[in-house]
Amino acid sequence: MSTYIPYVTQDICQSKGILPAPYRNYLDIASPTWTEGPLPAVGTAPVYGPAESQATVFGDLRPLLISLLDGYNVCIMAYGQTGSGKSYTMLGPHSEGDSALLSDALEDLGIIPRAAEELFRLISENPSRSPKVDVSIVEIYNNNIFDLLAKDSSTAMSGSKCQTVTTQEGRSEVPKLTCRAVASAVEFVGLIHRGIQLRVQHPTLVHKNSSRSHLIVTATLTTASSLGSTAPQSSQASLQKKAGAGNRWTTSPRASSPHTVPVDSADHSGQVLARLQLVDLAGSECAAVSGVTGVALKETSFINRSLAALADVLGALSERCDHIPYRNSKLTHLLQDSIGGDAKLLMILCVSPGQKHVAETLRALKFGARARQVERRPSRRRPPSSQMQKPGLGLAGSPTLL
Ligand SMILES: Nc1ncnc2c1ncn2[C@@H]1O[C@H](COP(=O)(O)OP(=O)(O)OP(=O)(O)O)[C@@H](O)[C@H]1O
Repeated sequence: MSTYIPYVTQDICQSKGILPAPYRNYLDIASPTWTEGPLPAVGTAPVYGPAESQATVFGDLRPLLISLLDGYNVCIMAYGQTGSGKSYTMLGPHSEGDSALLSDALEDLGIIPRAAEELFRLISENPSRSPKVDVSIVEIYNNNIFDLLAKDSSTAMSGSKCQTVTTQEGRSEVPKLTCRAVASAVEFVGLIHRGIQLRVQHPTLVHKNSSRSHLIVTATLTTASSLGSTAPQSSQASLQKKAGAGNRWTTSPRASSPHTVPVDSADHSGQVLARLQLVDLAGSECAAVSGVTGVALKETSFINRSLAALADVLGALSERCDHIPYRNSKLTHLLQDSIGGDAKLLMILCVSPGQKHVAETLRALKFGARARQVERRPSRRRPPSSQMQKPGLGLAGSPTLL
């Protein structure tokens, strides 16, 4: 697993005497101590400072999108304390007029919209392969899963509640989850805009736009010939035209809904090539610092418990325990296949600049160290044309982390 540590500032590190020159460097996450050195090696991870652009961060993880099209499951997850920049890293900044929307500024776009664009760019490079892309968006709020695409955002306060089940083959699935076929990055991002408007936010003393839920965006790539209910492939060009391909990131969910066709995941009869999961976790939080009470305090308790469950799962995986406690939380149950299955998993640690956040920063680094100890083995390759899997079946895979 590669672990990125964005937004560590000089003041925090120099005050701890742990930041060498040059400023951008690599962190030995197992210690954790800072080491000077030109290249990341085993046990080290790239670190990004506050001045680093979103494009640079995405540039480093772009190869994962190539892996996706080569048939690997991929999961990219942002972890860190509240207000440390997880949503900024994964989605981009909030829109100034409406904190539930993303800013339109292209240079600030986060990993999710950039991944959508890169995915369709790579697909367009190889039309003979051209998989269909189905997107689902869920949030886990107070240990309940909500389908954020199940209802129209104008009529629903929140998406509809779902359950995770473990299939006979041992994979986790959310039955009847709404999946929407998208034929372009514009459509993909349009769905994200629509879904995140339903995501629960509450102001806290630490962060006025604090996300109170875990957001999980899943893109399932399926062989083109297998999905009878998705938009016909020949319509892709016209759909892109209608959605405004020249104005890629400015699609507003309020302007027009994306040209997508709903697909019930249970109806998939084709072959899944690979799955991309993009996860913006809710922030770990000390209730005394964030000043939460009432409903927000209850949310904090659920958030911290689910993050503790995630740490427990990573601990059990790293110690090769017989029992991995995936079912202790909806978060770990839902992400079971990505955390302990055959996915390439990239964990991004976000830490807040400033001396007062040192304790939380060190806690986040310890979490990263634990994740790092999970045994890594080469991912099992699934050639797109020969060894495809049925949805929900999967190949028997040993835990494989990047
Ligand atoms: N690298 C950055 N450059 C500029 N602004 C940033 C950066 N990182 C974070 N921010 C800003 O800091 C604020 C908090 O960031 P963000 O909403 O991403 O935090 P978070 O970790 O997702 O918090 P929470 O867990 O409470 O939802 C936002 O206004 C965001 O735009």
